[in-house]
Amino acid sequence: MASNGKDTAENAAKEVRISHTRLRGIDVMRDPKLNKGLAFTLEERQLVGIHGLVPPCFKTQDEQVYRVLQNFYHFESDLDRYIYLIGLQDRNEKLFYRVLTEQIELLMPIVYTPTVGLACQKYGLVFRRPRGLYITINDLGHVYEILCNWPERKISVIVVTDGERILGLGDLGAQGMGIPVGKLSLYTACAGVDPQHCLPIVIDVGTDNETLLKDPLYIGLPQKRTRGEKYDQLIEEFMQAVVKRFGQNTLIQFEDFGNSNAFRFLEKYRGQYCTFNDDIQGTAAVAVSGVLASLKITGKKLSENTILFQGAGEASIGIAHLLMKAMKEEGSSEEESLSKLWMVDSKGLLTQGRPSGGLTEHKMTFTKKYKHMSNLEEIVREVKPNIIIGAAAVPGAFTEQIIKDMASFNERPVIFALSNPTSKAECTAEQAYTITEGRCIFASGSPFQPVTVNGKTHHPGQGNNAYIFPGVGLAAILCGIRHITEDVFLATAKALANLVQQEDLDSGRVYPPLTKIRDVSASIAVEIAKYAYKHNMAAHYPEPADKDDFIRSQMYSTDYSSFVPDRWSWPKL
Ligand SMILES: NC(=O)C1=CN([C@@H]2O[C@H](COP(=O)(O)OP(=O)(O)OC[C@H]3O[C@@H](n4cnc5c(N)ncnc54)[C@H](OP(=O)(O)O)[C@@H]3O)[C@@H](O)[C@H]2O)C=CC1
Ligand SMILES: CC(=O)C(=O)O
Ligand SMILES: [Mg+2]
Repeated sequence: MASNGKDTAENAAKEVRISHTRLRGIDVMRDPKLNKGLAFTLEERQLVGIHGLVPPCFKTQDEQVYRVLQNFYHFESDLDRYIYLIGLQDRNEKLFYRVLTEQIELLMPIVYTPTVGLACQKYGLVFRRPRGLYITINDLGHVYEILCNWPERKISVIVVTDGERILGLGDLGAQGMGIPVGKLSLYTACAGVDPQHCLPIVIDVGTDNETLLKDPLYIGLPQKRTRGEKYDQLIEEFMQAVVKRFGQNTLIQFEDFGNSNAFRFLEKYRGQYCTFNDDIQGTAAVAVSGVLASLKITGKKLSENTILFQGAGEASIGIAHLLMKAMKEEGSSEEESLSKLWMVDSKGLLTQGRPSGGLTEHKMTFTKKYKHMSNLEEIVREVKPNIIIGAAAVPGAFTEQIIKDMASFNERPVIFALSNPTSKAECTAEQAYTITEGRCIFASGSPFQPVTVNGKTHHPGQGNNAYIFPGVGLAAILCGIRHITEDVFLATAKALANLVQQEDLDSGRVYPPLTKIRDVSASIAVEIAKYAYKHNMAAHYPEPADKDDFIRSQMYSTDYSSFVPDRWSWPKL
């Protein structure tokens, strides 16, 4: 963890971190949790019986970090870098997390968006050894037994997908496994959740992706998606089996489910389990945080903004509901708030009784009594938003004309291109900054390089739920929060916005830099912990007096442990 300069329990524990294992010889090196590469001391090599199996040199973890980075730079493609890093995770877990934590800006775009999207598309090719659990529709009635096959007994957080909407890339079936794997890597790198307590899961009910079904390398069930009652039964059995196997405090994060299932399962399970939907709720919190931080630049009240969404799906609907909640806190009525929120889906502006139809229950809330329009450029000219948010996976949707118009209505237009991966972004950072002559407040779901306009360099912030779920999850796990309410996500959005410094705003960012994300996640967790104990939502007692110290002391350390003789497993001499 990033040192906060305090003499925390974690810092004290570092001095005496000890590994006990009954494994001996080559098995120690083959266990990624125990393997220290070339960092085993001579004594340890003799103790666990690997002397001679490791080259006769001794390298600290720092020295091994150097080797990892040399390898990383040696590869020419990001997919090869992804394969290399996953290989490292499989071989030497502490080293993997050490490098990922220290080089988060460099490596997050590989283990997460955008490269993880490509890795999922090519998962059949990338596949080396399995990571995570695969539960298929054929396992109905046996889900608990499959969970019991997982080698760890204590699981604190599960990220589960059925692969139907992987980033903005559509249905990737079981190959969506890259997403739970990547998200959970961030739980550890960004929030210090012990990787041993994390479990990535794919629910494989088939795929409707014809290309994958024809692909000999596809790793999932080669069949069309099972839908309806049988699918719901599998999810229900899965939820119950998780609690039976790992306990009711296990956090279950739904990720990249298709639209209607995502909303259905959130409604169904939010009051029964410790669960949230990252695409609806995590995204809502990160976007609302970005909007709140932008107010420090524009000097406006939240409710003084007109906000237009391109897309009316999980992300947009989630963001809009949380914005309404924030506006209500600011003093606006529901009617006033709704009048500020405009949405466009694949059939155009959400208007009451529009001829093109397609208005689901979730969209109905945001329909306007207004003439129907379907062209985004015309809608922008008509609505004149201050803030435009893209989450429809339509690349280039924010055209030059739209960006120009945003800059003509607003001194500081807010432009969030949230769709992932980079290939699906509504516009690039370069387009946004150059067309607005550096005046826009820009954020994007996937990272963009800094852009210099008229001699000023702008560092675009990454408006990605990665700023939210690790901290929320850490707090939920440590405090035993049974149900994660919308209020928690609003508190998280505010906490994150409060962490944005003037220097961030000056450099064009409405988020703290990624380099601080571990500290940011810890601070978010502390705020949620305070909130949870104050509102009787925490099940773990006694309540920690110093929550900051408590949270930080529980975070996973990437330092190698020392091996000492295990007195139970060694024969007496
Ligand atoms: N930055 C972040 O942290 C996050 C980013 N995202 C990204 O947001 C994108 C959308 O995700 P999500 O909301 O979950 O997906 P959904 O499938 O739930 O929603 C997509 C929405 O886009 C709309 N849409 C599709 N084509 C068009 C079009 N041509 N014009 C206008 N709207 C269109 C759809 O319309 P219709 O309803 O008519 O089908 C739907 O409302 C993805 O790229 C995803 O990666 C998602 C979560 C987090
Ligand atoms: C970031 C994320 O969760 C998504 O794009 O789906
Ligand atoms: Mg997602």
